[in-house]
Amino acid sequence: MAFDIKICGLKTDEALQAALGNGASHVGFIFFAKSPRNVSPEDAGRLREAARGRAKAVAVTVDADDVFLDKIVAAMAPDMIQLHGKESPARVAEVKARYGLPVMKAFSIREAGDFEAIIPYAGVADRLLFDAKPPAGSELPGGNGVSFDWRLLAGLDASVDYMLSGGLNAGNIGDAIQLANPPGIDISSGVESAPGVKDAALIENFFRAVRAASDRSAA
Ligand SMILES: O=C(O)c1ccccc1NCC(=O)[C@H](O)[C@H](O)COP(=O)(O)O
Repeated sequence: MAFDIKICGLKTDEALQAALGNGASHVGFIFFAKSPRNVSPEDAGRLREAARGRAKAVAVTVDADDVFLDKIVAAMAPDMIQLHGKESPARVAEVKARYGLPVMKAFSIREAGDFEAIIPYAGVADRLLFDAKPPAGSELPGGNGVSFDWRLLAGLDASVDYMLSGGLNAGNIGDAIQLANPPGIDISSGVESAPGVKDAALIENFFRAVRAASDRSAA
């Protein structure tokens, strides 16, 4: 595949194997107590061992302090840290320097003006992740299964390295690829049978749809 694929919110060996077996480039582990995908650093450490050398293990955190990040990094040695809260550019730089790891900073998108928020992170974050703004009342900054208008990505400088996320699934990934041709895609609830419950068949279907869309865009 010409782009990266991150399966996020993994909690079980079965789901991890489905992601790896289908060719995920990144596997994400959520450290956020309110999420149905929350895992302990110890469980993530055990799971990430199976991914070593096959996919990058991403630790997903929300405004985590150094004490919690120290614990996560010690327990699972992630390949990348995803900051999915309101972390400032200075905090992103601090996290990068403290752990010597690449950082992916998430941004909530609803309208074109939301992309202005990325400007101060240029040269600081290693990669960006564009997710939809959470619906009113949601306690989760991500993993809400809602999309933003992918046509907004057309206005983005081609040099911006990002992952597209938010409400992707086997039914809409073809349109997303056709409209945005993103350098990476990220999915969580679209491959779940219930909140936090990954489904191996849905993961496989998703990869099948991605491959079909890639073949169409290459033709
Ligand atoms: O997925 C969560 O529960 C979550 C909780 C707190 C912060 C981030 C979270 N997810 C981050 C991701 O990278 C998700 O894959 C992304 O938001 C897309 O989710 P979905 O719309 O369900 O595909």
